[in-house]
Amino acid sequence: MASSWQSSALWEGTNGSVPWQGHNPVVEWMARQRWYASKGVVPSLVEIASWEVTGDDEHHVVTYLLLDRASPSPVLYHVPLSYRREAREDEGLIGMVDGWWIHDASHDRDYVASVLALCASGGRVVSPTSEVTGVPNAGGFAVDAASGARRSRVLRGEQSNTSIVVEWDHPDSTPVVIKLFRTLHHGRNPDVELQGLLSAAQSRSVPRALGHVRARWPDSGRSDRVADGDIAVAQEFLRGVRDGWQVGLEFATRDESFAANAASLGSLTAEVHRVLRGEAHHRAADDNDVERMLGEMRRRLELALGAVPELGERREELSGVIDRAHTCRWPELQRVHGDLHLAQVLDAPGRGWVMVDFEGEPLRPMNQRTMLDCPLRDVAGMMRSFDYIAGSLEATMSWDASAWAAEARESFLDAYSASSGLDLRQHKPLLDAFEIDKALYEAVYESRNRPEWLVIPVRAIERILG
Ligand SMILES: Nc1ncnc2c1ncn2[C@@H]1O[C@H](COP(=O)(O)OP(=O)(O)O)[C@@H](O)[C@H]1O
Ligand SMILES: O=P(O)(O)O[C@H]1O[C@H](CO)[C@@H](O[C@H]2O[C@H](CO)[C@@H](O)[C@H](O)[C@H]2O)[C@H](O)[C@H]1O
Repeated sequence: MASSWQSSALWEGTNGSVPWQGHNPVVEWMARQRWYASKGVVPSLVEIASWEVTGDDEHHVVTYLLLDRASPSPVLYHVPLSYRREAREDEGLIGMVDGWWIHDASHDRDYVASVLALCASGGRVVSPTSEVTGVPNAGGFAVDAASGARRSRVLRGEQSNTSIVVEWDHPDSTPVVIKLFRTLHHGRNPDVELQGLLSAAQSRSVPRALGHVRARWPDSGRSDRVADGDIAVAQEFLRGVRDGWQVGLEFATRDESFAANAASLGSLTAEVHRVLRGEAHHRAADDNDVERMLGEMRRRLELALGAVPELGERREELSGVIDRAHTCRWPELQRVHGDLHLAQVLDAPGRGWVMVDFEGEPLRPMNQRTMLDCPLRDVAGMMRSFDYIAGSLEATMSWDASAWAAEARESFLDAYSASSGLDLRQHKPLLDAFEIDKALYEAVYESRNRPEWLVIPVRAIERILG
């Protein structure tokens, strides 16, 4: 929406505004972001909603919800921008339009303060196109959001979203990490929902939840023409953590056994599953559930065959692994992590392993990610991740860490079975199907995001098929 201080609309708007005709730096910047899903195309944006977060003569912060029509199925992006009269190189500078320097607002102190206040204390922001509500987490922890003494920084690294760490001057105050969901969907985001359930149950397996922000925006595809979804979440930031990928890689390159850590991760996964069974619905899998999940696996197989034609030669064998899962005994269905891998577990000093990022696989439709699921999906995710360490060492250093990975896998399976009471050895064919399914997902993911790593899941598929 073009407001009085901003004479040109940056994109096509619902109010018929004429978009900026010149070079649009925001579009180019978006196309380069890791969170931009349609790699290699120019975003074609329509503004669905916007609200002004803060503003004065020299500085405005506006959050935009932008629908990108450049991909086969449109994606709605969450894009907060700050406008300044002066450029600030260290504040996510994007470029200039119409006399205003535009920045990525995740680097903007006032923007971060407003999101933090919504998560910590609640509140509502209403605009002609949206309604935004802060929801503090009952039983979480408290921060003094009004205190101005804080620093914030955007986390670097490969992320599907954008995380901002807020630190306080007082050493006893709990630092916070705010995650801005970049791709928005109607309905609860499982990261908010599951992390909130675990945190409310006082589980030590996840960081404590502070709160979240949800929004309502126009959606012409829905019968009530309104969508309602989560746009940000905040939790305690654990200082000095190292993620399981970094730790595992170091152990593997030293050829040091990872068995004890893998056993702890098996117990952690069983514990998270146990709490989620207690806090959310669970039930026996019926024929419809099995058909639905196998149908999803077959669709993912087709997608992978399209993205990675070299897998075509193994089509029959891949289908066979999925078909065999039909006759297996399935464990009870429940809510699960959904994209469990070594970068989603953090080794926190004095606390041990904790699990983060319950959003599920970014390439999987959101309605599937919020359904009851099979706990073997998470087990298969970790199996693949130990194997990924070996695969990456093989690909980059021609180093054979297959025995290292095999020991870690066995150790994880034993500990999970012992802690959960679910004997995974009895479920081998079903676990094989989930592992193949995950490797096919990875092949699509790598072909889109890291083509140089495509070899890792492809070689793994060859190995699993024998
Ligand atoms: N509570 C936390 N404390 C410390 N670091 C965290 C915390 N949550 C996330 N991180 C770090 O941020 C990274 C990205 O977070 P994640 O939730 O996985 O984001 P995304 O959904 O964008 O992948 C994690 O791998 C971890 O290194
Ligand atoms: O962005 P997310 O963390 O939600 O997950 C996606 O990206 C992951 C890579 O960053 C990808 O994980 C794959 O690579 C990992 C090593 O970088 C490896 O540990 C995982 O086992 C492997 O699946 C994940 O699949 C994808 O959803």
